[in-house]
Amino acid sequence: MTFHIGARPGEIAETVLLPGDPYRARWAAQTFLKDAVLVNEVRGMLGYTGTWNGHRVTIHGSGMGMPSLSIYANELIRDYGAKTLIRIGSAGALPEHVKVRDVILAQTCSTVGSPSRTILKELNFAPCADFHLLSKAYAAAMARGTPVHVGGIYSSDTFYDERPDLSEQLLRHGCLGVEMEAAELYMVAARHGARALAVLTVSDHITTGEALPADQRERSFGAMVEIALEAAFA
Ligand SMILES: O=P(O)(O)O[C@H]1O[C@H](CO)[C@@H](O)[C@H]1O
Ligand SMILES: O=c1cc[nH]c(=O)[nH]1
Repeated sequence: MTFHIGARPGEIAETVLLPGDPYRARWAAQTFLKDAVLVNEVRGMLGYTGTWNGHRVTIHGSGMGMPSLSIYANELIRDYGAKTLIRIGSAGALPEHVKVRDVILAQTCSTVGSPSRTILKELNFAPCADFHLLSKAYAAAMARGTPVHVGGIYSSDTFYDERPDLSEQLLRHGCLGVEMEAAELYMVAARHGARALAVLTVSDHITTGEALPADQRERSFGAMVEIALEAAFA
């Protein structure tokens, strides 16, 4: 047990999928894993371990925002030995060619700040995805025929952003979408020698204003879960 995870030693798999929403963790575990068992519910942050195609997998909520994800990623890697961590999250799209329900594979993540900035100080470290996971996820998405985009995203500290100028600059620089956790996941994983990737489904469009309702954000993002699982074990 750790401060925030009640699982016993051995109950967390080496491969962990991390949705922000603990109910998405429950839905994904019940939908995609065999023999899924609840291994954590401290603070309502649900985590399940089961198998997918014979491989042990944990699906565990990360909460919203980089400080929350940082807690879970640190404990999963350092205390439970997680080696492959794949965020399965929702994101807002920026360019018009990226559509609602498309999948974004985050090759790099820009930030204004993150918990890891306190360690990196003046260094503008460039958080990037594990290349093997990224290339396998891309191949899995192409094989399924899922519309997929690979490139830079922005990991924000604010959902209710009041900086339209920032969105303009991100768009100008080819940024595909906005979410709130991937950069810190990449930095924590890099620090501890683990592999990380963020597979994101576009839940809303920052430029056009289109948006999916909450129940669909919780339960309808199956393609990204399967892409993440296929990438993890390819
Ligand atoms: O759907 P999840 O994985 O939580 O991801 C996105 O949704 C939340 C904001 O609504 C933030 O956590 C953001 O990163
Ligand atoms: O962080 C997020 C997630 C989904 N949509 C957004 O606009 N921002």
